[in-house]
Amino acid sequence: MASSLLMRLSLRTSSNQLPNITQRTRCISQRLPAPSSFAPSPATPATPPTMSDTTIEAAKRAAAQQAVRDHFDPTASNVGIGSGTTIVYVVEAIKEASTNPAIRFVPTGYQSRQVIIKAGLTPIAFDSLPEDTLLDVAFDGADEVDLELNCIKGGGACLFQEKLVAERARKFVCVADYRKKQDRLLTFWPTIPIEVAPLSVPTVLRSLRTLGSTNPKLRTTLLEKSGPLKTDQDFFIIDAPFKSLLIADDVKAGKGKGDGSDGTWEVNRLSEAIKALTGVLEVGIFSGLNGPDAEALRSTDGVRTVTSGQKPVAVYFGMADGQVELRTAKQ
Ligand SMILES: O=C[C@H](O)[C@H](O)[C@H](O)COP(=O)(O)O
Repeated sequence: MASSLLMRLSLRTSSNQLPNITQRTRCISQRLPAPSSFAPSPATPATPPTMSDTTIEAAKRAAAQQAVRDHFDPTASNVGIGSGTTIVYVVEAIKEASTNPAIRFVPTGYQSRQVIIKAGLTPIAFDSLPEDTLLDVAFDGADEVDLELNCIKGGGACLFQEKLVAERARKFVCVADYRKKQDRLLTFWPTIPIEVAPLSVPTVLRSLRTLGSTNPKLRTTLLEKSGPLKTDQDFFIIDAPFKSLLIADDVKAGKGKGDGSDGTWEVNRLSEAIKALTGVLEVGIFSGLNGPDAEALRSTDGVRTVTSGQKPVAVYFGMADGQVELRTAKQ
């Protein structure tokens, strides 16, 4: 439904504004160390990034500032705030742009709530929102984004609450650095994160192998004695590698069936297949409708739901050269 429109926005971030990168937080950093990020999948050889952490942090900040300039309305009522390291720059930019204490910020987990509080903004729990209320906008990071704006999320073990919040927003805006900008999912980011009930781990692992995942693994902590990593829901995360995923246009062009039967998976089909496994709470693929698509369905077809789309309307990529590139959904 959506494709990409690429714009280059000239924006430079001064390196003397960079944060102390040793203080970066990930979704789970308060409790557990992050998984190894950006290890290329053996099945999908890729060139690892050679840029420094400083360049990456500058890219995240530049993208966050542009995204907030374009999509944060200081008169908004409710704004969703995602998890990870990039969202810290989004909150920083919102704080600079907003003096309105009436705005309520909906976090997507423990780390997200801490970021909101530390910025002096007002958090409100997702389940305290009045049931017919949509968020004006939700901002979040991503681990990888394809040409149709499908995303992989959950690299920091946050995905369930992130999906709840994205689906509750009129529009979901994604912010990421250049490493996440790919044509297809699972090009550089190696696995699909999946949140599962602890009891179901062996069954889900077996089912994922049946679906074609080469070596799905339960995510552990660096401290072996601490056991598997636990999410904000006290569930576990399985990281499942698959071959690079097809987009809908690939299936239309005959590049594969996309239903797994010929070894190819299209993003939405794989997401549905994984979500259907008993024991899976949520899958870290954000695909399908975006907010405006869902709103159009509501108004034209009378679909009665406050659930919106889970795909972003726009993704801001901070590039290594200091510019920001934008991919937007096709109108
Ligand atoms: O689990 C974590 C979330 O999905 C993050 O939004 C995602 O991993 C991107 O995180 P970061 O901004 O740290 O790269």
